[in-house]
Amino acid sequence: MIELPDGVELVLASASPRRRELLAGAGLDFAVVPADIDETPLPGECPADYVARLSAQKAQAVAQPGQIVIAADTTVEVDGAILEKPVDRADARRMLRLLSGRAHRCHTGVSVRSALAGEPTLATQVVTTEVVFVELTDVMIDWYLDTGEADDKAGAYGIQGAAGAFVERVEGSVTNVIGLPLAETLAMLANG
Ligand SMILES: Cc1cn([C@H]2C[C@H](O)[C@@H](COP(=O)(O)OP(=O)(O)OP(=O)(O)O)O2)c(=O)[nH]c1=O
Repeated sequence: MIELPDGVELVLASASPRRRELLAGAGLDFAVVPADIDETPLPGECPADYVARLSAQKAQAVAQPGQIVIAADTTVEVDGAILEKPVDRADARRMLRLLSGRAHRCHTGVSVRSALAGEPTLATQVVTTEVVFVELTDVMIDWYLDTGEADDKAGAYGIQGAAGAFVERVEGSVTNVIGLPLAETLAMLANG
């Protein structure tokens, strides 16, 4: 789908299997080099600034000359609060109760760092998708938590799996919710 210059190595700076699958699904060949950075929000940092900062830091953390590096960070926002990955089952239950019967926003920051000739460039974009959940009963939440799908996902759900049943409506990019806004990422690569 996208032609990169000969000899350029494309790197995905991520441990997320979802990001890997999304990018591979677009027909790209790339290496995977997870970035290990501190993901603590800064005091008062808004969710969009937070995901932009983290995606840029992830890209910078693994970058080498001759590479184009893609990195992303996804967070769920409800009432201005950031929902990251749940720390345990009780935390996941708290998050799903917060999301029940209402709209929330998923923000993904995506960064493309290019170090081919001259000074490296870094482009970052934040994509936001609105997701509306049906009312979740305690039985639904417990059933979902038993699937184990909440554990490693921002907001304690994965729209691509069993939690798809919780979704009444999505406005915006679905791949953005899963962790990498594919159309926007490909456009950044094509323009970079
Ligand atoms: C909301 C939502 C999140 N997620 C996932 C995507 C991300 O993997 C995760 C958010 O955590 P991130 O911190 O963005 O990413 P990560 O730690 O999994 O991977 P890395 O930092 O190495 O790139 O939540 C889904 O898979 N589906 C969803 O519907």
